[in-house]
Amino acid sequence: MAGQGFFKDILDGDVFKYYADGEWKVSSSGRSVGITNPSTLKVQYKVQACTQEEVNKSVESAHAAQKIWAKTPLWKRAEALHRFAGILKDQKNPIAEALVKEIAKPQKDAVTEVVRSGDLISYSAEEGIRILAEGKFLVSDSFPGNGRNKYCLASKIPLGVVLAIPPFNYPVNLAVSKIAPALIAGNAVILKPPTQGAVSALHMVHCLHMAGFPKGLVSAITGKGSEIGDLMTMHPGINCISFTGGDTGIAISRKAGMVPLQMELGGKDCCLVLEDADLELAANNVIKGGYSYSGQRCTAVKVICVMESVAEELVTKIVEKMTKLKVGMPEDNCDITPVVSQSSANFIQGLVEDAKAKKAKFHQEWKREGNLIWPLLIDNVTADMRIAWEEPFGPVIPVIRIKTVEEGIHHCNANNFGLQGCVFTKDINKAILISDAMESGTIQINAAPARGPDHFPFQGLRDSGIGSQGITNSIQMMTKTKSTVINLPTESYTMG
Ligand SMILES: NC(=O)C1=CN([C@@H]2O[C@H](COP(=O)(O)OP(=O)(O)OC[C@H]3O[C@@H](n4cnc5c(N)ncnc54)[C@H](OP(=O)(O)O)[C@@H]3O)[C@@H](O)[C@H]2O)C=CC1
Ligand SMILES: O=C(O)[C@H](O)COP(=O)(O)O
Repeated sequence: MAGQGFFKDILDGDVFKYYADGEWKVSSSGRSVGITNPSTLKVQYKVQACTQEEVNKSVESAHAAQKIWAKTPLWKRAEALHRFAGILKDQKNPIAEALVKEIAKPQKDAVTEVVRSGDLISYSAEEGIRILAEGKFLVSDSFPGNGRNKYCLASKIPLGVVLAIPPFNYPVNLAVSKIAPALIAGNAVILKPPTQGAVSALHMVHCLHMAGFPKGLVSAITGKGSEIGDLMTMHPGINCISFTGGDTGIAISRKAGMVPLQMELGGKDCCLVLEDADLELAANNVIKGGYSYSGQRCTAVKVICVMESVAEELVTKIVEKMTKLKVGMPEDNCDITPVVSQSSANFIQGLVEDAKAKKAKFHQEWKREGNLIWPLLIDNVTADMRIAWEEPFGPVIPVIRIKTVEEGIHHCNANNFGLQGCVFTKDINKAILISDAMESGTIQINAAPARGPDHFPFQGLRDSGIGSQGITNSIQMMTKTKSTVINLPTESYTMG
């Protein structure tokens, strides 16, 4: 049960506490935020609605703790992260239960998210030791007009306080994908968990607490993003914002001050299927890459552009495999579970109704019970339909039949997103040329889009993001460069 046993300190009555100054606390607001279970549509958990004062205090404490942490040897920072990773993996089951209840993530996927997060933390620790141990040594005479009388020592130093804002669909993994790189780089972290996903995130933070980090180094401030989000993203004490989510990120980018931004936003990941594709492979990847977690992944297949000569065969294979998808509750490890909220389900329904009104071909009947939406493959989609362009974040995939590869590339590049895409073909040369032409952060060849494994660079172009995630790139972007120049009295050349 959430908030029991190992986690008993994080619950106050029926409201989960927030975490600051190394302690679990009750907000002075006296208010809480309910978290609705997407499966039951009933309030499952409550978290504190923190105040502006509590935000300010946590930022202040973070700066104080960061000064101590920045003077902690790299190997000690890594040791603390390894402890954190071990505790997290030991506690995978109760954390997975919270994921099941608050975001309807299938049980098996929930456990996988926690274990994957532990691995991400450990990898960050080791990668940080390697890349942060190296600086740069420059001599002046490499620039015209200079003799060798200046040595420059350049090193990577922490930014200060990193604001980490993950989305609902990976509230543990996309939190630690920000927290672990930030910490190994010597920063402090303020975590603003997604409201739906907050309890899973707070359980993860308790594992961090038990690993023994300096008090105040990490805080977890709960409350609706719409209420306290701007307070945090525009706070003068924040030195970096790492955000994953939807269009909210674009708004934040416009409001944030002079701070480095790491933005991972939405996607309309295009699956391009060529005439020589292995159609069985393509169909299997559409099923796994398009419908897992009910399509609520930024990297899900969001539109299929298939050459019309093979379209019928591909669609037949996909439709047949869709009949094997289990639809139901996350506790039963179903493949298709309720989407995260009624508003999300309504949005998806709107896209489907628009496609229907514009004469798209449906291979299944539309069916919805509460937030549970049965998977759909919507065929003969045309550019006038919303679903050709918008991100459903649900178990519905449009199929556009194309006459030329260029049509598919054009469709991929014509929307504002540029997260990921994939191409199925046996011709690797053609695949490389198509990958080069598709204006997305990552193109998968003969597999569905995916962020993992978590050490791969992961970036969105255009409205899909700013900067790059993936462990190494996250560590790099959560540091800045400091130069120390030694001025010698005369030129000096080290002799052999
Ligand atoms: N590129 C990627 O890796 C990913 C992209 N996404 C995209 O995110 C969307 C779905 O995720 P979802 O969580 O709903 O995204 P949202 O953008 O609604 O929320 C993301 C996070 O931002 C917080 N937030 C909301 N308003 C503000 C604000 N004004 N200031 C600061 N923070 C705020 C939310 O808190 P609260 O919950 O309290 O509102 C949540 O923690 C989809 O578009 C999906 O494509 C999702 C996952 C990964
Ligand atoms: O936010 C998301 O949807 C994740 O970045 C997807 O991660 P995955 O592709 O590894 O499931």
